[in-house]
Amino acid sequence: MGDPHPKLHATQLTRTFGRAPHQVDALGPLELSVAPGEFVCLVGPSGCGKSTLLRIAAGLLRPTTGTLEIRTRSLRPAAMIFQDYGIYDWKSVRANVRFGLDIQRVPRRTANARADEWLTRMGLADFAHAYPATLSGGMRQRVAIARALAVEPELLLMDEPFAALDAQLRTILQDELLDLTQTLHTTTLFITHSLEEALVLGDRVLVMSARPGRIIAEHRPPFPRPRTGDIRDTPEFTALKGELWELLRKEAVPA
Ligand SMILES: Nc1ncnc2c1ncn2[C@@H]1O[C@H](COP(=O)(O)OP(=O)(O)OP(=O)(O)O)[C@@H](O)[C@H]1O
Repeated sequence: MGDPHPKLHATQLTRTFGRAPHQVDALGPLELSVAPGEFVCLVGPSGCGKSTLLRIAAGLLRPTTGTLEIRTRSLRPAAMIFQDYGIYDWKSVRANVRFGLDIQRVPRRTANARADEWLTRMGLADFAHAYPATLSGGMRQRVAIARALAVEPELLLMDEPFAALDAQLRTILQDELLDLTQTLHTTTLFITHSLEEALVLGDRVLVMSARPGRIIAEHRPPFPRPRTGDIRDTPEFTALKGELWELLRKEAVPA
């Protein structure tokens, strides 16, 4: 907070769905700033409006009141990664990774080269010509990450990207994402149900209240960067996880 030029800035943001008497107050009022290069994780009870916030940030949904501004300097402002991968089954792996570059009208040869670079980085070089249906869940999610990062977005929006994966794969992809974002300094807003994931990845962890979601706590995990997944084994990590869990539990099961 307090950055004079945040990459993302939301003020008095609210979103309701439907009309009275069936109106659902899904979100806010909510204030949020994400500084350039910052990795912010949002955790909160189910249905508190996390996806709604991310969809507003991605321009897929309008706020009911308030504003959410994204300040970018290029034509490739934001990329979004969902938990269900969002990749196209009828396109080859390479064409999926190239997708955003094609939209930006990057010349084919350059786009193929950049896609191949990302496939190599994500351990998928041998699968460039395969179709997503033949890949495992973890590989499909790597394709989605490669596709989002290939456009070098100024802002990466991730909605529970690893939720559908088993625990081991999830840990591996968390570590890969940690490595990538620390190298690229991509500004990231990341939604998760997993406190562990939030503490490993985040510069800041924001805890949301039950619906309508507001930010009720902010933690800065005290683990210096560059960090690795080994911080999971430290006593500080366990203590902070316990502290945040207490907060979340109160929200998930209101007194
Ligand atoms: N298009 C919609 N129409 C009506 N209600 C909606 C719509 N989208 C979301 N909601 C409601 O808004 C609330 C917030 O939903 P949202 O999906 O943002 O929560 P969430 O925190 O992402 O949930 P989860 O953690 O379970 O994925 C929920 O009560 C949901 O039912």
